[in-house]
Amino acid sequence: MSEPALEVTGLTRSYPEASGRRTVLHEVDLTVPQGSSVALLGRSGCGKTTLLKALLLIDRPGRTDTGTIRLDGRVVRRPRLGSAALRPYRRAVQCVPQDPAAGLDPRRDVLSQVTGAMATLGVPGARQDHEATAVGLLSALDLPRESWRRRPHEISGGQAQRLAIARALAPGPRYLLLDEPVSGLDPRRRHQVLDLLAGLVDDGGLCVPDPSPRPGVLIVSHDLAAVARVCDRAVVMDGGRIVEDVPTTGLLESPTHPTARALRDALPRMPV
Ligand SMILES: Nc1ncnc2c1ncn2[C@@H]1O[C@H](COP(=O)(O)OP(=O)(O)OP(=O)(O)O)[C@@H](O)[C@H]1O
Repeated sequence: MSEPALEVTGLTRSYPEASGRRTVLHEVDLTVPQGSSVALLGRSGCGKTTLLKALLLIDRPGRTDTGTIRLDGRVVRRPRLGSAALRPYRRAVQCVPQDPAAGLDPRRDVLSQVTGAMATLGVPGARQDHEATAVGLLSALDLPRESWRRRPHEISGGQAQRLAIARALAPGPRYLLLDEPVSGLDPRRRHQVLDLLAGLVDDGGLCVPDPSPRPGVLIVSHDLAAVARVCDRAVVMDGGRIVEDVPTTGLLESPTHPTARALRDALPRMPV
């Protein structure tokens, strides 16, 4: 049996435009093995978020769109009716969106954003168990206790970002997809979140329940310096195609595609 992984093969996606449909993903193949950490890099508009949306089954493929998504070797089929059928997939594959505040429920406070996500997804355990998990994650992500009863509009953008990470980790996902997870953070928070993600990748830190298998992590970013700390593999996209898929060290030392070279060359140079 092949190792557990989240994978897409032959993924094509297009959007309608005045003269027909514009294809933004061309026959994309990508595998994220459980326990691995993959950076998805590329210029703005190259199709990274579109790929993420397809993996999350939140896009609406057109009739000509193609591709297969597999979760741990099994082909994922979109259920026709209701979101309940998607629950097992949602529990297994969680996401931290690019705009974390947009994914939060404006009526719920910080603590119940996390417990509510667990209840909605049918995570086993009583309310107190869910609360204990939420408290553990919020504390580990450095969200101060006085913020736990606030609603999303009463916390800062950085706090919303960390809350979104806690909420995504609470159901104990086997795969975690993060869209630009540190772009809105100040340098100190940025280091903190990158350290947390590195801990998640290295030793399963913050995994719920603990101990549990390390999740597969896919981080979408423009920023090679940030993801190089966390990810052992780097996938570079250009114009809706994957143009490089190498160990991160390979991308830092000898990028081959011009887009990959541009990412490497944009890194700040340390004076000798
Ligand atoms: N709903 C949509 N309708 C039409 N075109 C879209 C839609 N969503 C995205 N696109 C187009 O698809 C292309 C890929 O967009 P996508 O958001 O995947 O890029 P990205 O690599 O994530 O960019 P960024 O790094 O700026 O977030 C872009 O040209 C974008 O304009």
